Amino acid sequence: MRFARQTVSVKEALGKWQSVLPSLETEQVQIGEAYGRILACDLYATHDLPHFDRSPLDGFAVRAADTVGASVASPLALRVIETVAAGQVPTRTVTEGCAARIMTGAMLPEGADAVIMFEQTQNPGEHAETVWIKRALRPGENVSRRGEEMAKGTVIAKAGERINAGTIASLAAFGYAQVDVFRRPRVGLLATGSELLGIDEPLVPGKIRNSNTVMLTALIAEAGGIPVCFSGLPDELAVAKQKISEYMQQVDLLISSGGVSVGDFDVIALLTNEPDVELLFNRVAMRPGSPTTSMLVGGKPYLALSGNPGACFLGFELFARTAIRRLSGAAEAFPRMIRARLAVSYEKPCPYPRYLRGRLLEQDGVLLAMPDFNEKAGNLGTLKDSECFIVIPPGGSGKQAGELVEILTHAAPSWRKEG
Ligand SMILES: Nc1nc2c(c(=O)[nH]1)N[C@H]1C(S)=C(S)[C@@H](COP(=O)(O)OP(=O)(O)OC[C@H]3O[C@@H](n4cnc5c(N)ncnc54)[C@H](O)[C@@H]3O)O[C@H]1N2
Ligand code: MOO
Ligand SMILES: [Mg+2]
Repeated sequence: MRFARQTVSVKEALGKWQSVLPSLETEQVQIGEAYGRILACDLYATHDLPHFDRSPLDGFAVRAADTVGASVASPLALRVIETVAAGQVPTRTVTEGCAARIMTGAMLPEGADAVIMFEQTQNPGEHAETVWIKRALRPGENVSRRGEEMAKGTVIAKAGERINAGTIASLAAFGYAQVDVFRRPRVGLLATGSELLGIDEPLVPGKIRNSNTVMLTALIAEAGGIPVCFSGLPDELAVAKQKISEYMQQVDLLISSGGVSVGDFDVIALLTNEPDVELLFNRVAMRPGSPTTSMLVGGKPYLALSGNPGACFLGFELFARTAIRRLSGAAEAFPRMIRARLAVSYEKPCPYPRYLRGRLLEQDGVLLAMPDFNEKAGNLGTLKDSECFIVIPPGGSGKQAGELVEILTHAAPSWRKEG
């Protein structure tokens, strides 16, 4: 036995892992660069929204009192005193018997308290001096009041929120040309294994092409990190240790694939005996990826994922994505679990919770989870089709079709429950 392994649950492992991850420093970015970043401070409405009473329609600004009794059968005449376009400030007050022609988004003139749309008037032509109102309006009808959407000082977005297109629209509306966000984490990446070939190398017996490095590069970038690729590790412990320490200096988080199990050349496992290494966990109660290991090397977080592509993928979603989000300052680092009904029975028993890759389907308003069945940890052909992990609890005889199962989503952010 090279070293003892104590099994921890996914929840415990995530708890330990998250507790050692700091939020990175903040920086200021232009709004055009802010998409996908995590806000570093709460932002407030800098003014009422809208900041003036305005018309939501093209029509006429009127005094509701002047429209009493108006109908299609007996329209009432009002004198048109000016035209107010969006962006203009009205120059005239609407007094008894008068109306101002007004465009959508334009400022409501003094005196007016309602707007009637062109379609409900007669003779609404551009230069008409008189317009006939075909229905009565209530005071306030068709008026967007100052501050009706948001009062000045309202929180528009909170620290820890991911900036999406909607956030950007709010920031723009309130004049935030720059925002404070957390720095994007630099995530180092390396693959171990002397069986690995470059992607452009011809196959030779016993060797395979390195698919994990490029897969992880894509996943890191997608999660908001900056991937930094390093060369692989030698099997020799002293050299491997020195390399890892070197790489660690350059990044906020280091991820490797392979070498975490008990094989003769699985060098990562041996690292945990080194002096400035603090082991967090090296066996997690999950399938695939049970040998997933994490540690602090010189105080910095290091995640060693299994080399098996399927296990590497799951390990990334559970631990690396969470780490990148935590380092990026996200308030909610772990995607919430949702529940769905299992589309077909899965009866294979397992001593650990099994995270089956799968897809989500909707049938008659019911969310169904369809397992992949291509479940060997070394298989990679269906990784591209995976949009969730279906959690089959340990023991027993799996789950029957129609039973509720926990789902960890990853490729379909719209499924993630917010708030
Ligand atoms: N005696 C035992 N053997 C194994 C155990 C065990 O408990 N006892 N656990 C198995 C489990 S579970 C897993 S998962 C793997 C973990 O393997 P490692 O993390 O040590 O990874 P490697 O040995 O380096 O490689 C495993 C597998 O993956 C392929 N691989 C590795 N790197 C890449 C890459 N960059 N791209 C594509 N494929 C890669 C590698 O060729 C191997 O086939 O250990 C089991 N063994
Ligand atoms: O943890 Mo391993 O990936 O189950 O085969
Ligand atoms: Mg191995």
